[in-house]
Amino acid sequence: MGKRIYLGNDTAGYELKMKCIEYLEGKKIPYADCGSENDPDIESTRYPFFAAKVAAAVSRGEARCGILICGTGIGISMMANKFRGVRAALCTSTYLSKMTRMHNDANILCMGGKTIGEWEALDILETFLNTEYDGGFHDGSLNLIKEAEEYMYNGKIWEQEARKISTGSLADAEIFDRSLG
Ligand SMILES: O=C(CO)[C@H](O)[C@H](O)[C@H](O)COP(=O)(O)O
Repeated sequence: MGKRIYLGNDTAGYELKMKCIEYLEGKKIPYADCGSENDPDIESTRYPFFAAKVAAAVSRGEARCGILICGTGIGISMMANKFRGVRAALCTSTYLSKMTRMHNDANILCMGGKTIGEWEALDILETFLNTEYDGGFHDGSLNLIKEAEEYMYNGKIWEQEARKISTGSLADAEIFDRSLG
């Protein structure tokens, strides 16, 4: 079985996350759901917890890629981009989705559950999954980002912190392993 796609969401992203899961199941694409359930009896859940789970899996090379959804897609992308090696892109159109794969080799797609409709979101997702990175000139830009990361995170120290975040106090959600493989 190939690597799975990891999904995460807060309360505001729950419905769109479920549409993405329907899409993945329809295509028999394996996935792991690390997102929030939608329990009307509990307070809104906090997006950084779920961003951390997905981003840590992507950062460790365990995931094919990630999909993160909050109300706007903004907060959840901010958190994901704190993780080493993560290139999370908030996309509101198929053009952005295509470009961020071709030029940025984005490895997490972020969307807003309250800002785009279901059909547009699924087009964005399909484009993200089916567009290859162009390489070439863009490698130079990605290497600059990587250099900055190495400087900021100081290698191993950050690895350990990321692991603590994803498996420790922030890990308040079960990973629902619904792999189809
Ligand atoms: O969009 C978000 C962060 O950028 C989050 O999903 C917000 O916390 C969310 O929109 C809050 O909305 P709620 O209706 O209060 O859950």
